[in-house]
Amino acid sequence: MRVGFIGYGNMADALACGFVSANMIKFTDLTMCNKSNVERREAFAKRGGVVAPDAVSVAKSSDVVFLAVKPPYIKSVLEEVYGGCDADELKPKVFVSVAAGVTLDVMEGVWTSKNATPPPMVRVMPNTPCLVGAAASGLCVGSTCSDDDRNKALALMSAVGVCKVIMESQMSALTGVSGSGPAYIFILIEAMADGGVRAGLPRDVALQLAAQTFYGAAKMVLETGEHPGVLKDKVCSPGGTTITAVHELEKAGVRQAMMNAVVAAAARGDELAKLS
Ligand SMILES: NC(=O)C1=CN([C@@H]2O[C@H](COP(=O)(O)OP(=O)(O)OC[C@H]3O[C@@H](n4cnc5c(N)ncnc54)[C@H](OP(=O)(O)O)[C@@H]3O)[C@@H](O)[C@H]2O)C=CC1
Ligand SMILES: O=C(O)[C@@H]1CCC=N1
Repeated sequence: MRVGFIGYGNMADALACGFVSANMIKFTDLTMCNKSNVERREAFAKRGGVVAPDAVSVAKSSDVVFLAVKPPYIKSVLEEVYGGCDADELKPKVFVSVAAGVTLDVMEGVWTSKNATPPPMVRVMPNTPCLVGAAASGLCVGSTCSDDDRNKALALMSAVGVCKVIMESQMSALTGVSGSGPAYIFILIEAMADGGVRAGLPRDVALQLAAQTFYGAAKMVLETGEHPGVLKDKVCSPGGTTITAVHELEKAGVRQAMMNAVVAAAARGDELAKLS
């Protein structure tokens, strides 16, 4: 299977390196194009990947074609593909957009507005931990996508983490939780490490312990199946250190802040959908 990337920035690189680390493909099976970043192209070619001149070349030479440009450019790169490839050539391929907010209807509209049948399309919302095999992704499929087509995308995304098949109407909510989510957690890890430094730990020790604490707590939620509230209660000794810290977090409105963050990201996803 050859995998292509139209647009090769942070997300595409995390996906490509994740697929290779998971042994789903070899780097030599990858093709990419970007707009102008020569350093990215050189690094990609150095690892054995094929650097293509444009979106049409990526589409022609790949079985699964990731669309990994910013949301406002999805439609224009698909217009390029429509203009440069005939329908029969595209039918056996699967186009996988990772763009926030751009609906399947908008992507398929590039073909349907010209009375043409769109190629199989999938919308995925991945997150950057796919780089280390720990993605939390969701996908939904377009009107011409067969089970085989969907399974190709699902196999790739499942190789680099967890991938849920969801309804397209849930895609913005998923973006608010897991697509954008790593950024919230990186901030919290950094803040927890800062607290450790303030309390007297060396920076490297504080950072490693903060990250490991997030990792361990997440692993416990996933592996014990216990409600996070129950697990939290088991850490809080009466009159102890933890409940004293939890009181500070509650005073600062940390739950409300996290819920608001997720809802704001989801709302922005819906706004982007209207703009595309
Ligand atoms: N970053 C993340 O954590 C996540 C991102 N996404 C989605 O992934 C997509 C990409 O985001 P991200 O990787 O962060 O963005 P980047 O800005 O890092 O990457 C965008 C890429 O698109 C390229 N590009 C722009 N215009 C064209 C064009 N006309 N033809 C070919 N390539 C083009 C850029 O080229 P050049 O570098 O040369 O300018 C760059 O390689 C977005 O749609 C975003 O919504 C989804 C989930 C998570
Ligand atoms: O910030 C963004 O818009 C993209 C989509 C999800 C994560 N990054």
